[in-house]
Amino acid sequence: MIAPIAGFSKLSKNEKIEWLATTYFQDDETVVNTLKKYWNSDETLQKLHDEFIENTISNFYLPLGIAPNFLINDKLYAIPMAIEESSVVAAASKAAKFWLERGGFKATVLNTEKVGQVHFMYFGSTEKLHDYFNLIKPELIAATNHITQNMEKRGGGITDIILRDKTQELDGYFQLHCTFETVDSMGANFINSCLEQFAKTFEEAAKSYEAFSEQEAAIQIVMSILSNYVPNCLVKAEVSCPVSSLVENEAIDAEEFAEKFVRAIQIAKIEPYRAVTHNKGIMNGIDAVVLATGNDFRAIEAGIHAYAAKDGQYSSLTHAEVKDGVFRFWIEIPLSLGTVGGLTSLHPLVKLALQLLGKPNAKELMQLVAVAGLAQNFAAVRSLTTTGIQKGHMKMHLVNILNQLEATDAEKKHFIAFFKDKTVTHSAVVNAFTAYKSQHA
Ligand SMILES: CC(C)(COP(=O)([O-])OP(=O)([O-])OC[C@H]1O[C@@H](n2cnc3c(N)ncnc32)[C@H](O)[C@@H]1OP(=O)([O-])[O-])[C@@H](O)C(=O)NCCC(=O)NCCSC(=O)C[C@@](C)(O)CC(=O)[O-]
Ligand SMILES: NC(=O)C1=CN([C@@H]2O[C@H](COP(=O)(O)OP(=O)(O)OC[C@H]3O[C@@H](n4cnc5c(N)ncnc54)[C@H](O)[C@@H]3O)[C@@H](O)[C@H]2O)C=CC1
Repeated sequence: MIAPIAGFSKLSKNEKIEWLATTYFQDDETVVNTLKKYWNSDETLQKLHDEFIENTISNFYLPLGIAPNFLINDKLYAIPMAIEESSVVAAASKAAKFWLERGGFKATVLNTEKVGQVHFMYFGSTEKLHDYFNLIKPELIAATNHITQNMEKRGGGITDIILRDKTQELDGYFQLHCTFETVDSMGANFINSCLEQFAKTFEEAAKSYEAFSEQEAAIQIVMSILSNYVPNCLVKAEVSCPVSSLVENEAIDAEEFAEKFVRAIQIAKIEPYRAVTHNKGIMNGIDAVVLATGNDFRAIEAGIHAYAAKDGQYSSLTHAEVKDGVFRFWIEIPLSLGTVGGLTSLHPLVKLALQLLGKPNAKELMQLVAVAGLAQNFAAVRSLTTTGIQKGHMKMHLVNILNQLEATDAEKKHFIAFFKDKTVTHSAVVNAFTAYKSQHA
């Protein structure tokens, strides 16, 4: 049986790898070689990456792809996407090219409010708590001056604090529900610092508030943390065109296609099994840009999925309609993004990605990310409602299957040509490849 290890974090990188190789891999040399193969030959760069997280032993590559031809608010972008799944970048590129010829994407930031909460327990008169809160509120804000002064100079800071009574849901539970403007940063650390200061002031001052009984004065702070649910940090992106120009070839009837497309969105609105996959397709685009621009995709994922369920049932993030002969397709999502802070000025590829996008501010990045999600969804739903998804997806995935079969470059070329007019499935590729190999043995 494998024994636990004490002090793993204190070992050097080489010692960590050695322990791993001897403990879990019977000293297999290839394990050490594989891990080291992914180290960067530039030691300074490697050290930078090592220090992003803890117990680093190697780097985990994701491909960085480019989806060109995105016309957004009349400006042309090439969008960087970091993702492991085949066909996503191709689909985004195809959708970008399609809408480029139809006026492009329009995107608008609706609002930028961030949220944080101090969760606390209080047992006593609710009226007295409200009086205490109203009295202490200016002091709560004043006590964070040292944290907020620079943010205020940028036009941000604390926008409000309200007291929320949650005792109907949990006995004794109240919140300081706080809102912030964090300008070009995602703001997690700024918000958390403010919240911890609020909590300290709120708890301390209660001890000497004369109207409180001894029990009431003993406010218990449970925790202080930002919320990744930001329903008032919203961006909208949309496309539209006459139904008649919605198809590229005459084999498909434009009106029929538009109707079927809208129907597909309606299904995703009312059927959660479909909505989850529908939104997964949207996140293909969103996560890839969020990652490439050094943002926190876990925060974005959590916030967006909560928004998708805001009306009580998990539903589509995109909407579509045909009205007066015009097809309209749009998305509205919460996005708390930063173009400063976090990894944005540290990771060389993130810096490059932001440079490629023209050094956007946070609002501009919100627009680009929302468009990537909308474009991705357009491509997927168009495929689903016309050819089916497998045709395009498997066309892109063919190389992965051939790589699994250890095909040579010449063999890959042969099979890409061979499958040009055939349906790609895993078994079809395996069968064709095996037959080819036995013929050429
Ligand atoms: C895959 C395509 C684009 C093929 O589409 P196609 O019509 O075979 O492509 P094409 O060869 O005619 O090329 C047209 C354009 O597509 C792009 N394109 C085409 N090929 C490439 C490539 N190799 N590399 C880069 N870009 C490519 C590119 O923009 C190209 O223009 P060009 O560059 O030649 O001027 C199309 O079938 C498609 O959009 N399919 C949708 C694929 C998709 O959504 N994939 C996501 C993964 S599946 C999933 O996770 C989500 C899902 C589907 O379940 C969500 C849901 O259910 O809603
Ligand atoms: N629940 C969550 O989502 C949590 C996320 N995080 C992590 O926190 C990081 C993001 O936090 P941040 O506070 O954004 O980053 P950060 O801690 O790097 O701070 C960014 C700072 O940049 C400064 N700044 C300079 N120019 C600015 C401008 N134009 N606008 C705004 N600020 C400007 C401000 O002082 C701001 O506080 C991410 O790495 C995220 O993964 C951390 C804790 C919890």
